[in-house]
Amino acid sequence: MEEGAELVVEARAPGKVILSGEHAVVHGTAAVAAALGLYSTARIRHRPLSPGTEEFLVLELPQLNVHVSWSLKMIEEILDPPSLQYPNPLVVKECSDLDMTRLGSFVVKQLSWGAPKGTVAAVTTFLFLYTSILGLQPITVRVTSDLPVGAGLGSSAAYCVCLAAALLDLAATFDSPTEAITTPKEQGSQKLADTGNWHDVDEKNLELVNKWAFEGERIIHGRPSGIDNTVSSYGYVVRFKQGELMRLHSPMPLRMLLTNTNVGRNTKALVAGVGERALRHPAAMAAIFKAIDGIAEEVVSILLSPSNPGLDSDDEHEHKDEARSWQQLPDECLPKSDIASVVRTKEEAKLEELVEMNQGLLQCIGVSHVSIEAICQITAAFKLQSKLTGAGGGGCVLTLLPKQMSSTYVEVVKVDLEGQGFSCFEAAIGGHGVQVRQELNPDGGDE
Ligand SMILES: Nc1ncnc2c1ncn2[C@@H]1O[C@H](COP(=O)(O)OP(=O)(O)O)[C@@H](O)[C@H]1O
Ligand SMILES: C[C@@](O)(CCOP(=O)(O)O)CC(=O)O
Ligand SMILES: [Mg+2]
Repeated sequence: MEEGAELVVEARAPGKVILSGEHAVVHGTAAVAAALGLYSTARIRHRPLSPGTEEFLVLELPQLNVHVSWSLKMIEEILDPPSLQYPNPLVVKECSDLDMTRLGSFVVKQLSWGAPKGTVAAVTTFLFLYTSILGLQPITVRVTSDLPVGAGLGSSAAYCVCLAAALLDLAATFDSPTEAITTPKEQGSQKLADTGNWHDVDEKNLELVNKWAFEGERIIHGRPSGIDNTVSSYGYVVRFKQGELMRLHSPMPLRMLLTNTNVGRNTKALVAGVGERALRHPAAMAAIFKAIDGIAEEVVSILLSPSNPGLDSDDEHEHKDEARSWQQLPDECLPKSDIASVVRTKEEAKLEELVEMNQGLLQCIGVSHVSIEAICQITAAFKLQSKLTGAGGGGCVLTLLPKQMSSTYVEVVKVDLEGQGFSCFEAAIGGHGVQVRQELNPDGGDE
């Protein structure tokens, strides 16, 4: 790379929804999750400097109000020199307790007094991935996200996956033993368009990205199952059990409404709380985990059922009638029962029942919240089933929407939920996983 030129590497990784099996999956049972069409993006800029110029590492995390800049000399002095001198992107290592303490106390001193634990964890995770994958290189890193942070949609995993992928792609450019994970070099000079030039990551490198991201999740979560980083890396819909991934090529279109309780919570504390309850009541909790496992496995078989998707022709007529009658009614006359009677396929009805059961069991293990229960009650009045997704304790709730439910009806449900102060959104479900792109600016960047 010529002096003065700037290389920009970007990676984006999706958030996720867990359809079934959160928390229990940490204890070895099956869970089903799908990628969400909302992304976290890591953008790394690297510009070689003339010899003798002081080099810096800059980290910007605008969602956490973090903007820090360190001279590389300072990082080299404070952190463990041997591991910094020999970063190896191909050998995934754990962040040892010693490294965690060393990095953590460095970060606490660097951030403003009283920085939240989540902010300390995010910066510590970054420094671990940076030093282990890339070593001391002068770069500017900025991570942005469409995802709400700490709301159960896997922002922590998306953060780790996009960082790991961008660092690995850059490491490959620095003549390391890795191959560039996606981006053909000759395409490096193309201008990054907001929507274009993204490359999928090949299978071998996906595994590497996923393993590094898992080590990052361990710093943020304490005891992650690995489902979030796996679905963020691989995308689509997955069944996950004891570290094993099964991709589900489901013919069933998944449609759901997501509602944010806007109640903040922290996955690490919730996972630890479930672990403690399991220690206090081992037999009862094991039975609940087993029941959740059964639910997740049934969800898998419904999603894979060949009789999916669709309605027979009578059902379609019924749907058209429903839409027509709604056109004729003024808003205030739309009875809840009209929405409740929207037709479902057999599979949809089964999934709804499983969602209801899963939510009941999540309440039993202590991760529901009054705001979550309120959402479940509001949607139940429309005969729609909801459950928390992710760690619970607040965060987001998913509501299954029958395929035949008109968007006008969905708006009616949203009005009730938003009237109680919740925020609703629909997002694409089951899209691609992590992607990478590069750009070379021969005259340097202008940022
Ligand atoms: N865009 C981001 N920038 C910086 N840190 C992030 C970002 N997204 C997630 N994180 C990290 O993940 C933590 C939230 O993770 P978690 O409690 O697991 O909730 P969730 O994964 O459901 O959003 C944050 O406190 C922070 O450490
Ligand atoms: C509760 C859990 O099952 C999912 C946590 O998801 P999130 O961080 O709340 O998005 C934990 C895990 O599987 O690692
Ligand atoms: Mg998380």
